[in-house]
Amino acid sequence: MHKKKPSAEQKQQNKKEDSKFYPIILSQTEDQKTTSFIRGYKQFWPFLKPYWFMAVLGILLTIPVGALDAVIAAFLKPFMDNVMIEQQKSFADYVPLVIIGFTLVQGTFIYLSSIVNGYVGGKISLSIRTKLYKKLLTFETRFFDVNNSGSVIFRFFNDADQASAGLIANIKLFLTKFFSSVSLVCVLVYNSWQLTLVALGVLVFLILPLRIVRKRIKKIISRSVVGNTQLITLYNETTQGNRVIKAFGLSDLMFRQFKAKADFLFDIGIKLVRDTNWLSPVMHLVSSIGVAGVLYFGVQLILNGTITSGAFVSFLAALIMLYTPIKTIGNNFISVQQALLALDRIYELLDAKSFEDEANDKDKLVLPTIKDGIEFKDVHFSYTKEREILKGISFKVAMGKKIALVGNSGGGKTTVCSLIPRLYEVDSGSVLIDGHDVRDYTLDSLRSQIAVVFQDSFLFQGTIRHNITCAKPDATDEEIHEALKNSYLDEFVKGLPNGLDTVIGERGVSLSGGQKQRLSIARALIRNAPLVILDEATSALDNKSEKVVQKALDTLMKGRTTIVIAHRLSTIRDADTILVINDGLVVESGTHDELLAKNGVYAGLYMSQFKNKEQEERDEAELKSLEESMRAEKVKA
Ligand SMILES: Nc1ncnc2c1ncn2[C@@H]1O[C@H](COP(=O)(O)OP(=O)(O)OP(=O)(O)O)[C@@H](O)[C@H]1O
Repeated sequence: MHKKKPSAEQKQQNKKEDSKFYPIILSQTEDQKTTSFIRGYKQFWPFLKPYWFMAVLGILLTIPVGALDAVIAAFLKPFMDNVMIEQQKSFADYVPLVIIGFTLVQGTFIYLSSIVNGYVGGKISLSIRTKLYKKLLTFETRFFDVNNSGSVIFRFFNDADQASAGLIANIKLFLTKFFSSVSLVCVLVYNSWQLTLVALGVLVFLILPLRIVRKRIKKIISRSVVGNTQLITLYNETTQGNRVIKAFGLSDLMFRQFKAKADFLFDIGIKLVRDTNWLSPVMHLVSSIGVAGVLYFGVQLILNGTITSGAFVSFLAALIMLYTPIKTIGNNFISVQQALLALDRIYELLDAKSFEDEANDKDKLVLPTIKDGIEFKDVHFSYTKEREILKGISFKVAMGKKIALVGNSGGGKTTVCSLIPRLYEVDSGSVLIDGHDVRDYTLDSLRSQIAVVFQDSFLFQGTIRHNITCAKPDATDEEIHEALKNSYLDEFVKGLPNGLDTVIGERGVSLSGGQKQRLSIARALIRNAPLVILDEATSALDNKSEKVVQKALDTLMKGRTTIVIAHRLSTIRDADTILVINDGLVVESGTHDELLAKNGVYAGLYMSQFKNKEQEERDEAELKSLEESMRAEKVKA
């Protein structure tokens, strides 16, 4: 059965609905617009504008570079007529000198123009890259959920250079060739307008091949972008997941995945060559037809005395010079098309909407400090349109109180916490702080009031000091040591040869799981924020360290509003309110004692953990006594 195609209006509507869920998906390339030179250069202009003076200088320098080509061709006419035919020896002496002189001047201009163009190109690339990185920082969390690291790295790293280098090189090439072509055409017309018509007439045959290639290139390049991003993601996974790869013996699997992706890219590369590189031989053919036509008609014109032999040779030399860039136009055309597509992709990113855009922060309230507390009012939320995660969550946290979120795995506890610093926007309902919706506050002021210890305790490449001070750049060494002491890391750091300045590797790879978690607690401590969110902050710790860190967390929580997600219920018995969140709903709430008395979901959870613990302790005791009796038996024997 045939599926009915959606109408344009329907598509627009779907796009609108989708844009809430997927701000922008980098691997979707089928919607790319056509590459038009005019639109491309219009898009390029804002980046070029600040450097227009240098760009014009670069252009002025290219005029003589191009025009000097014609001088050599033009000199052939007097040379042929005066030296070869009239046998004037004196003329022959200075012509070679003049040609060398011109070439020296041309070389100097080429050098100067490359310096100027290199500067302009570099500056433009820098400003595109800076703008893109600023934009990347404003993308909301959802953007990073739906785009893999490869697409982000490829699009943000590669496209700036490709667009600026391709378009600058193209402008330079175009202008040099343009001025050289104009002057060469002058030489052609000067020598014979009839032959000029023949020589230029054949160029109309170039239009169709160029059009065909332009269409094909667009499709192939879009697929190659996707292939490249997949490969970069694989490289990322290979470095970041190298322990899992080794421990699970996944090298073969990874290699097969790599091979498939690399082969795909190879096939695309070959397809690009196959589908576009026929342009060069076609250009050769067209130019040969031009030369053949000129030779054929030129002889007639010489024979009937319309032009001299000198004029004919000069014409032929100018024509060959004019045709040379046309023969290589295929390669330039491909690189320009790539640059135009890269520019399209850049604009797609720059134009993408994000609620974190600074511009949206105008007219917003500044949250100086949280005074009253937080309230969730009938909050609904979904990551994808297929599944609602929070189905109407409501609760209140008064200032200075500790609230614990417990419940089934995947029930939505982390999601609830992500909505407070506005990592995501609610679908409906509201998250209020001091009576105002979090959307009414500037993001900076809102987030400065919150310290979060995430489940995965992400650490930056760099030193221990850097990982702490990133939360408070003006922190003194004393404050840093205080934070380390309170997170029970001070002894460990003191024992390191470089102390605070020890480099901990990417994602803190040289630290143990517990040390990573304690370092992220130290980072939260130094922030000294009135609201603390602890998303299973002690999950990577053993029983003993957990107790130690729990004490540190108690200091951190004192006098602050705290939201704690915990699986080990023993750690949150003292919470002012415990919310049991199952499948996106608050199914129970109250203090530990109230909930136990209720004998509901929480009581069930608690008892099962308690029983498990008791059982564990009993098993351990039994094992110990067994070991002891075996030892005693051995001694007896
Ligand atoms: N970025 C995301 N994109 C899509 N779905 C997500 C995303 N993050 C979480 N989910 C889904 O949302 C649901 C709630 O996840 P959440 O992390 O909030 O649960 P949780 O209660 O904190 O679980 P746990 O106790 O296991 O950490 C899960 O079903 C999860 O699959």
